[in-house]
Amino acid sequence: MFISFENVEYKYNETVILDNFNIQINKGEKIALVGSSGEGKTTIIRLLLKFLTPQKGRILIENNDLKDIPDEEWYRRIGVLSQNAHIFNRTLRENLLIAKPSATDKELLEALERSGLKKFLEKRNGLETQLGSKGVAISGGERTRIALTRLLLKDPEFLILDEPLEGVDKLVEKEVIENIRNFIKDKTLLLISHRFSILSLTEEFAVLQDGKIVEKDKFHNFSENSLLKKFFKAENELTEKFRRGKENGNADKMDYEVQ
Ligand SMILES: Nc1ncnc2c1ncn2[C@@H]1O[C@H](COP(=O)(O)OP(=O)(O)OP(=O)(O)O)[C@@H](O)[C@H]1O
Repeated sequence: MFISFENVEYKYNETVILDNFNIQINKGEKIALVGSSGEGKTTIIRLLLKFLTPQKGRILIENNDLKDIPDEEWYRRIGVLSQNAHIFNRTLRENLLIAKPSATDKELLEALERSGLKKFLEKRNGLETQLGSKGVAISGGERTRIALTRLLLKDPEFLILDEPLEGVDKLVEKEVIENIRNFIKDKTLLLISHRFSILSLTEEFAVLQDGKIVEKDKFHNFSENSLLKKFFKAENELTEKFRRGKENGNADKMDYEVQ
């Protein structure tokens, strides 16, 4: 067992978010965590990052309590891709070297390409591109992909991908997914996403509801009445509604409805 949450409770003030929460992730396992907004997915990530500590229960990493693992060691082993990666007021090169100070330009460029940033490099000033508030404005999707480049360079054994395709456009989505697929082969992965395309990266799904994992299995074992399938159907219907809206020229209205 690589990671094990044992009867973890977490509450913000008096509001219980995780209640006797249990999940086990084996080494090399890739698992998607699915749940409605506000169910506590980000809270689980914050606990794994040691930003929060369980009020009850414990989190074990290979039988050691996470709270006893030195921060320096744990932050070397874990890598997180989220939408709010920090971009420093430095060049692109410097923004990447924090993930791997010894990386050569060739390695940086390769990792950037694998993250779908080839066009960005060509349009801008390559590795010399100045980022942050003093530099060029970057989009949300570019920020996510810079974070992905850092992750590829850092190469940690345990990965958390939190909506990794946020802002990544459809033109490069497939390529980015394939690169992530190659990258995660020998890693342990916790994935949080609403996009179906990326959920194909995992076999195992866990559904979070009311502070607990209520369903956990391989995708093909879920029944049509399962929460997971219902969740997928609801997402599908929204996507379909949105597509039809666009075809009928009601894109703006449908955009609004989808949100
Ligand atoms: N610092 C905080 N103080 C009080 N309540 C909080 C705090 N952070 C989160 N919450 C609440 O805890 C619940 C779980 O939040 P969390 O961010 O973990 O959900 P989530 O599943 O990640 O949601 P989403 O899918 O929308 O990102 C929510 O109801 C949220 O409002």
